[in-house]
Amino acid sequence: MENVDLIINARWLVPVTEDQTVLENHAIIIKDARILALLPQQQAKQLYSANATHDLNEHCLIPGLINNHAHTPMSLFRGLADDLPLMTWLNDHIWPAEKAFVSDPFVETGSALAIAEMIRGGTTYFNDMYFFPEATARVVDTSGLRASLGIVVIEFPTNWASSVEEYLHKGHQLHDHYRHHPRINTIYSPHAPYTVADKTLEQIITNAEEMDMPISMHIHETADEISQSIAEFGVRPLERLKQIGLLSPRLLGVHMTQLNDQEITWCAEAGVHIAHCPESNLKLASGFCPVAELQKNNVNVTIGTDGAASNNDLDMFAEMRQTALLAKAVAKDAAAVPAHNALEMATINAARSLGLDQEIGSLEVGKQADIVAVKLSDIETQPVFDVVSQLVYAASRDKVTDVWVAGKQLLNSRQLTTLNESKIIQDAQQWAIKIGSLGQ
Ligand SMILES: CSC[C@H]1O[C@@H](n2cnc3c(O)ncnc32)[C@H](O)[C@@H]1O
Ligand SMILES: [Zn+2]
Repeated sequence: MENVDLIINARWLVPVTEDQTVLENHAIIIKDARILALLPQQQAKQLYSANATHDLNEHCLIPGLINNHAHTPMSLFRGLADDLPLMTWLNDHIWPAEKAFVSDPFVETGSALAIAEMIRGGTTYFNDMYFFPEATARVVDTSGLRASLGIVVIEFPTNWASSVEEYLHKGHQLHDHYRHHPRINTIYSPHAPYTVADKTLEQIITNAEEMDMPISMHIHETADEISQSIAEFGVRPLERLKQIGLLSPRLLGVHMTQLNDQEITWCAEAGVHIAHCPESNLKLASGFCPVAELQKNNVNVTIGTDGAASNNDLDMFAEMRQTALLAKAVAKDAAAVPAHNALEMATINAARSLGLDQEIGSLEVGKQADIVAVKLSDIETQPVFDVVSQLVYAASRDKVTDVWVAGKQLLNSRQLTTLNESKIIQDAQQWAIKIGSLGQ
């Protein structure tokens, strides 16, 4: 009998593989942070002994969810400026608030608040774009979560950096510092076509190719962005980015609500990935990403929350449901984005977009043990005819009971194991007093 670190017995297990299998009464065996085996519980009992065993016989196990676009420290601005369109929200509220408050301690507290929220909602990886990423990195390190942290660039001075050179220099310092970290990656994150110049984008493309890194950018978020680009450059943003050479499998285009047929073809031909942010797009009335049309053209579409100031939560269960529902309305097709597809978008598709699909994004032998347990025996999720349908259309994040990353338990019966919940709430409330007092 082989001794392993952990055995989790579960009523259902959805590995998120191409065959769309759902396993019943199986065990997942974990050793040295990875999945060693998936097999029927009876067989597992005969073959393995474990240092710890969990019996989750009312639960479904899924791969950890990947939030593929976030600004985690903005959790401290949750509810600060609601019901506004993007550019009013940014110019008149968010950028002034960032100028007044964003600092290393702000980012540390905001990241902790966001990471605690994400763990409690079954997210095990997030792709972040924000200032002072070294403060976010410290929280990622102590929390046990995984993340891609942005090497952010925006063509105006902020509290974080005052020139393109300084943004890149600080981002590269972050990259060097964490290059061997098992759970922290970096990603070039130029803000948007309307805030980053051609020359800077060309430099980022060269760097990303040399360092074999992905690039994430807000693109075609609103109709105003398109008309502004036509007025300034004579072309729509995506055509400008195509001319610069940005369209490639390295690129993760965030939002992409304004896409014509020609642009969908360009994305497909270049292998561009997309981070769809349904709730942020709805709240800012930005537009609708043509998810079903993109998928028909074999474009890889993933899901993100955006920041908590434009959402106003970091709830990947809600985003999966919105993705499935909105896609049907936009495509006028009830068969668009069925439940398993929404779950793929929040897991394996996102892993693929970041070049991490050999490591995370599904529950398969050899992959990292990033696992989420969802309780399906409560009133709200009964009866269970189709477990994946239940996860996407009926369950919510508060049904997440346990979360493991690299085999380490970060949530145990809804209790955080690596973060101090009451301190995070206290710190966030202290920041709210400061932020609120400026607004009065
Ligand atoms: C360069 S750090 C990130 C920068 O982006 C701002 N931001 C947050 N949400 C959005 C969005 O939906 N579109 C564009 N920009 C956004 C954030 O406030 C930071 O300044
Ligand atoms: Zn964003």
